[in-house]
Amino acid sequence: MDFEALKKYSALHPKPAGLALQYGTAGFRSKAEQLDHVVFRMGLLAVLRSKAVTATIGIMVTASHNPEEDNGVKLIDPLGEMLHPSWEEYATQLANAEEQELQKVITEICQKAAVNLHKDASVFIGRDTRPSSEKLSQSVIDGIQVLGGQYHDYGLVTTPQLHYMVCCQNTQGQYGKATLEGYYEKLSKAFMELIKQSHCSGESQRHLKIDCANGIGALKLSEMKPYFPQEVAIHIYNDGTKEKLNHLCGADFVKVHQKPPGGLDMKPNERCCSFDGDADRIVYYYKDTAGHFHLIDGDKIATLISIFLKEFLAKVKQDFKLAVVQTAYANGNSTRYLQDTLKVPVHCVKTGVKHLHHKAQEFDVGVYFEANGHGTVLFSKAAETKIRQLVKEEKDDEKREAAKMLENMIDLINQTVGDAVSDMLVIEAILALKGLTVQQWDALYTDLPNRLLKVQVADRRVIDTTDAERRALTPPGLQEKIDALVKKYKLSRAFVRPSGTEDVVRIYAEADTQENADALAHEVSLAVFYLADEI
Ligand SMILES: CC(=O)N[C@H]1[C@@H](OP(=O)(O)O)O[C@H](CO)[C@@H](O)[C@@H]1O
Ligand SMILES: [Mg+2]
Repeated sequence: MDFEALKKYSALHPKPAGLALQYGTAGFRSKAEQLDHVVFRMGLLAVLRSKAVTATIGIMVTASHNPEEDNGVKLIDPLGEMLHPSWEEYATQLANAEEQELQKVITEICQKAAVNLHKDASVFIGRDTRPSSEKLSQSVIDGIQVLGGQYHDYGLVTTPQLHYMVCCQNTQGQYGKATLEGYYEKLSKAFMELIKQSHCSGESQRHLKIDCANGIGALKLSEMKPYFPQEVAIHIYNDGTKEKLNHLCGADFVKVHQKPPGGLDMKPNERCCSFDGDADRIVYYYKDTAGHFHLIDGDKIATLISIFLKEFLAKVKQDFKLAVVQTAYANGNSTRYLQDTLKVPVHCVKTGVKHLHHKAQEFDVGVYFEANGHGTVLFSKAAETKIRQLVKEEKDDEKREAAKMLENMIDLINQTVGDAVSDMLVIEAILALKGLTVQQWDALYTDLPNRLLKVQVADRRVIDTTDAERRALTPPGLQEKIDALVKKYKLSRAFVRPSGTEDVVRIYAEADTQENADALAHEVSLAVFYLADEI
């Protein structure tokens, strides 16, 4: 390793003194001007990771749903998964190393992770539409080059597109072609195969209004449009030409505020959806004739997909194990509906896609969604192989047709990570195939009224949790207080946890009425405020 060159280049990307950041729920996130040294060093780390696993690694510059002034960076592992947790720690150490320690920290990582520096390294880079992203991705390239890695810069792509590219590359094309064209072709072909079999898509059923959060989703959807036949009537709003990224729009805004985004005029009963800033999340919604807003979040998306998969998995008669993975933020009524009505097992894990993804890998078919709309479906290798084999060899028509349906679903779903574009197509296909309107989908169950709040405390790390974040271990007395508050209301539940992406503590509450959910969330936030700051 050329430590002289490293020293020289690192000096061009200096770390602000005293700044310490952590590789959180979704990589590093901060104000863009604080991140130059971090992205340079993540370029270095991506090279080391690539050498360690002898595969292409991805690196995405984005801060997803955060304000436009923020930015962030996350690494993508060989099969398109999130970076392995053991390396998150290395990422934090490297990002926080003072200039003079850099060489030592890199050497330590190489020793601990048995990195063979003589191996080749290959890194795929992508970025979102933030004004700061282009310069930051140049700094990533500096980091990669100083350690002699090869790179391919995909430029503007959605986060899930980059995950897809990495997976394609490392499976030697088995997952698809590692180009944008390959992505569009794979998804549009599977989608068209699926909707061929739908009988009931009237003119009004085909229209979908999409709020793209003024982000990358708008660009990529426009690029994809020519791949669809004209009947697919997609209308793009908040395309980034007029307003700021994520400002009063996007999936996170709609979910948190439980109201429609700005910039999208919604007529009664029209099916609409919102992507987030890097297009890895999606939520649906509509306004009824009385003007009431109805949110269809990740839980209801998981439910719709599960209904569909359960039906077709039963038809192929293979005894595949289907399960749904949620987090504590899942609406209580979604969990009840899935378990009690649909009879699908549900598992609860910690917040963050990596935890959901990991759990979902345990099943033949694992559906995972965060309530905020980030999720996908994973098929085990064995299940996928069997389904493809049935399509080719099964003599029984009904079974073979069902297998074909599942095979197209497998190809339409981005199994590497939640993907707003792919999820949207999955949902549109299911609605068309089942002849469901957005209202019928919404009516599967009624969400319990809920409220998500955040409070700022001196140090959010004083809150430690257990039981998939549903109970607080510290500060002392907090859980007892929450238990007492929860008892005051019907059908109630509340929990708190430190955010992994913002300097806040998140509070979630649900109860029988909106007033009660609001009151409970407010009371719990006061308890957090007093008890956390007393330490
Ligand atoms: C309540 C909530 O929506 N939390 C989000 C948010 O994480 P926090 O750790 O809560 O800040 O951002 C994550 C990354 O996008 C996402 O995975 C997660 O679901
Ligand atoms: Mg996102």
